Amino acid sequence: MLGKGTLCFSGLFLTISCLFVYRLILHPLSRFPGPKLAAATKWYEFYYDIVKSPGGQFAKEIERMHDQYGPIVRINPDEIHIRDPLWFDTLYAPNPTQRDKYPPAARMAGLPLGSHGTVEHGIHRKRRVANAPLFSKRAIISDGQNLIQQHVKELIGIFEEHFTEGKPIQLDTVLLAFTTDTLYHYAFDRESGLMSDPKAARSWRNAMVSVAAATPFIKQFPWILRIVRAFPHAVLSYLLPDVSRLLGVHMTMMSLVSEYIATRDDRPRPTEKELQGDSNTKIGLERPPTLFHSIERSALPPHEKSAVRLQQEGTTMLFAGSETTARLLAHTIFHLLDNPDVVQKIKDELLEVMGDDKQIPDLKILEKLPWLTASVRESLRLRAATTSRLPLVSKTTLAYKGWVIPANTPVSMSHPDVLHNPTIYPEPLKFDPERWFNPSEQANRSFVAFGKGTRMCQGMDFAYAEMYITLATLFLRFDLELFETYRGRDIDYVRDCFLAEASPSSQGIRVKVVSNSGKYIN
Ligand code: HEM
Repeated sequence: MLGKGTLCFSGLFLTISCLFVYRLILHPLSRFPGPKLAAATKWYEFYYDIVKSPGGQFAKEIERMHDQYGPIVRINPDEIHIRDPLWFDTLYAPNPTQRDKYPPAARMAGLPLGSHGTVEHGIHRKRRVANAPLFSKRAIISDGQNLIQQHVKELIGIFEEHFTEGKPIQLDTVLLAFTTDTLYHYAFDRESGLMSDPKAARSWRNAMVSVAAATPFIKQFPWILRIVRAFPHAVLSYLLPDVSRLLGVHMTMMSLVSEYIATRDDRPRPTEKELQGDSNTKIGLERPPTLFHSIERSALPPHEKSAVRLQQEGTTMLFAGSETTARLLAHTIFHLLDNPDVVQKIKDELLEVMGDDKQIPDLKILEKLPWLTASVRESLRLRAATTSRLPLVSKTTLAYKGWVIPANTPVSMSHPDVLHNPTIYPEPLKFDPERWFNPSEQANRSFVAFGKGTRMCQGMDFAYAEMYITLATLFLRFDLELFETYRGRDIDYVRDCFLAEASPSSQGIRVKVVSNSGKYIN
């Protein structure tokens, strides 16, 4: 007689064997190239992202798969990945092409009600439209740049303080405090006060490091966030400090929403004409004071304006818009200091447009400066900030070369495959701003640092404004040098935690102020 244990084990063995046979032989993706083990089980991905040191290694394993199997690969039982820059515009096509986000990818940040976490194409469009008035170029030119300058002045104060004390500046922390303060002010009309509180700034930085560390894990088990939310905060911070810090950010945003709801002005809703931004009506032109007002004034139905929806959109914005730009700024400063001739060219072109004026020029002028523009663009290309593949789902079949990808299959591509393609960008890992002086049409089309299509970055113009104004001011005002910062250890991408992460042994990006001109912005 067989024991119960043996029966259970045999049953399990049979079920798993049937599943493997289905996935490898009968599944609609069974003919696509790729490793059999990856096609059979998602534990393959788990191994590379969680077990293999230093974590977040599946993105690199996908590269290896392409080297072996070609441009189209089945990377797990359900998903196809394509490495071909010429196909990027097909997958990440603009509206009206309909693309849903693959639900496991959408759930990754635990914010399914925020625009970035929205699965369905139609709902995503409406949520984006509701946020748009805050992030329009016009709003950034009229309000954003003054506000950014205001916070850059504070940043100058921090640089001066470090100069006086002869201490290196930890750019990762200081610039994150700067981008968070600025975004808080712009999107929520509140002070987060991180730049004036170094301890709080370090703690926020640690929260971001924790979020990055937790990301590969949450990517594998997105349901974990729902379960841990039920834990008391004290228990959670003891058991899972990284996840607890992440949920702490969600809670802080909920307090902002509660404050907003308690004090909001319950004026009648604007008319349809006003909502559509008619040029003769005020509401369409006015920048809403906060993201919450922007959503409230939109044509979204009432359930889309609930407290939890506002909280999730607000948290999405905070995550999407603070660490990304801070990191980009820090990386650009690194590459510029590593190439002092480019710094000199940026200073020369700035001084030329300024003449006798002692103020940093308007954003519209900065955006026309060739060396500053090329350096920002080159840094964005080289950094390829989003290293995770970005899976979308098409409701109709997709064709790639001779392959027909069945409808509803998650298909992904990865930004570094495009931004570091050696045919489009020769010597792709070299910081070479000059490549943007006379770029090929393909080089321009393949500049996907902010994504493309319907899911493209919504804060791109805000990020550009922060980068232009900050870099111009810092390099005119100060002479800087790198402090114990090395490309291999502190800059290059080693782990994929949605964003590119450097080696765990990195000490961060640090600089010292060598001299302070005391000029330009007082
Ligand atoms: C240099 C800085 C930045 C880079 C490189 C960057 C890059 C990106 C990329 C690649 C995506 C697409 C991600 C995906 O498809 O999953 C994205 C989405 C997004 N970004 Fe950014 N971003 C930056 C700064 C910002 C800023 C400053 C904000 C807000 C103020 C912002 C807000 C967003 C939002 C809301 C989304 C989601 C868009 C959607 O799904 O509709 N980003 N960003």
